[in-house]
Amino acid sequence: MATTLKFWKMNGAGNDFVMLDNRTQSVHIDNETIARLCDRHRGVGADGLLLVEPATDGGDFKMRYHNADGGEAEMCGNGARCFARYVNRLHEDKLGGLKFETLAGMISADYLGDQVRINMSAPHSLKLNQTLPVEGIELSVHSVNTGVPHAVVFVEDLEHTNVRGLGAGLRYHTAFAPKGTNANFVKITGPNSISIRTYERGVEDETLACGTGMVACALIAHELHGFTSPVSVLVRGGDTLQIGFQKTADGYQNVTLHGPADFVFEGTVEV
Ligand SMILES: N[C@@H](CCC[C@H](N)C(=O)O)C(=O)O
Repeated sequence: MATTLKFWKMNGAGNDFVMLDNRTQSVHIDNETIARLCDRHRGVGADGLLLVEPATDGGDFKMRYHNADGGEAEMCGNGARCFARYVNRLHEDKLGGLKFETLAGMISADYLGDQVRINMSAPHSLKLNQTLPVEGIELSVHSVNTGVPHAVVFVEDLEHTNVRGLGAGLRYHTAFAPKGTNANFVKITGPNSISIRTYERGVEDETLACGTGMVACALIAHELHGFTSPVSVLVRGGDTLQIGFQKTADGYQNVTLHGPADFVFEGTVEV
């Protein structure tokens, strides 16, 4: 028998999501159904789907994230900002802030008007200057896990970079097996500003923005080019977001991502 689900469609800088309230744990959907809901022709259409669930480990809530292909991922930066605004709407916009559990650790969020700033879990697995052959080109590739894995490549001509081809090449490169990676292409545009394009794992295409990717690029721009916090990041969808961080002897702390989180429409769908 079909179940009717109420959802909100949201986007964070053009990275778009189906939002479901599963606080009562009554929503049971498998990965195939999630992929169908995210399908742009046969479903609602989205880069991913987020579920609000009850906390089990000290947070106010738990965020679960699935990519458009249905697979679950540990974290989504743009999704986390949308999650924070969506949860606030479920509480009649009375929350001053919140902390929520993800598979990548605890995230906290502050509301700044219509925008949301999240404080992310500590990045790890930073690797600089790996030379990898991709599509017949020797690329200088950097990588870091900012909740999910990211490869970062600096380019001169971002507009004409083959994001799909090189992105897919990196995503499935043996260097990142078995889980694969997201892939970001970055152009330096000023002393603390970059423009980026991202190929997302689980969407298997370029998206208009990727929050954890922006953070990865900003941190690697700090490592290699001396960028200081905050770093401004212009994304494919045209928005500019701010990345904050502090680097101490113990590594990166207070890594923040500040940007839009917008409601688009609400609806119901049968699954
Ligand atoms: N769009 C996201 C990242 C979502 C997860 C990613 N596609 C993966 O599988 O690692 C973001 O805004 O961070």
